Amino acid sequence: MHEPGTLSAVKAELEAFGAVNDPAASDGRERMLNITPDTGEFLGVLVRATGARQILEVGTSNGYSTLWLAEAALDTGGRVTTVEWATDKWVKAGENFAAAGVDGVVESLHADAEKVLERQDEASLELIFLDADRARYPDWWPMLRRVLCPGGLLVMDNATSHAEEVAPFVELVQADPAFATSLVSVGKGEFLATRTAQS
Ligand SMILES: C[S@@+](CC[C@H](N)C(=O)[O-])C[C@H]1O[C@@H](n2cnc3c(N)ncnc32)[C@H](O)[C@@H]1O
Repeated sequence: MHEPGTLSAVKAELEAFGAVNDPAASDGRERMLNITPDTGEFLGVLVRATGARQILEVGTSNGYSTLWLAEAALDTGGRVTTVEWATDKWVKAGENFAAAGVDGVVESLHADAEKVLERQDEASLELIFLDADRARYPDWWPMLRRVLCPGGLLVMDNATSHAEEVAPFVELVQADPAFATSLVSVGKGEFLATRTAQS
């Protein structure tokens, strides 16, 4: 059962953990690399404003961003599927979803995101949050565009923090006539793309 105070407390706990853990981690894989809290608020507004119910997150880490998406999905009557391939992070995320009381609206997959995208039905997703292996985004674009429904929204994190790295992907999406895009200066930079046509 979801209690708003509990969810907020788990979010605050993960923010505090990330602030201490990430700068001290010697191995990059030990970092949680969570979105910023204002990005979480922004995602929450996007989910609620679009009424998104079928939501996919690529890159769970310990589930911090998922909590923001799940909180909003509770308001839209939606569900969040989130994908993480690192076992330790996937386990931790599952514990955090249970502690926050959102495990009923979150499907947490332990998998390579590419496999999940491959088997996802065409035009079945209303919102996708992309926060994983940036080098693979261009290869994933045909699958991402296939699974987004008309009017669906793609949100990519790190658009300004790693602008050079994501440039090939951003250029691909911007060149696609079926999508309208925008770069938003919140957190590490959010690149938004919405499907305007069925092409
Ligand atoms: C930036 S972190 C995600 C942070 C999370 N969205 C948050 O804000 O709390 C990226 C995560 O994506 C995972 N990842 C990277 N490539 C992946 C792939 N191909 N499939 C599944 N997970 C992947 C990494 O293990 C890492 O935990």
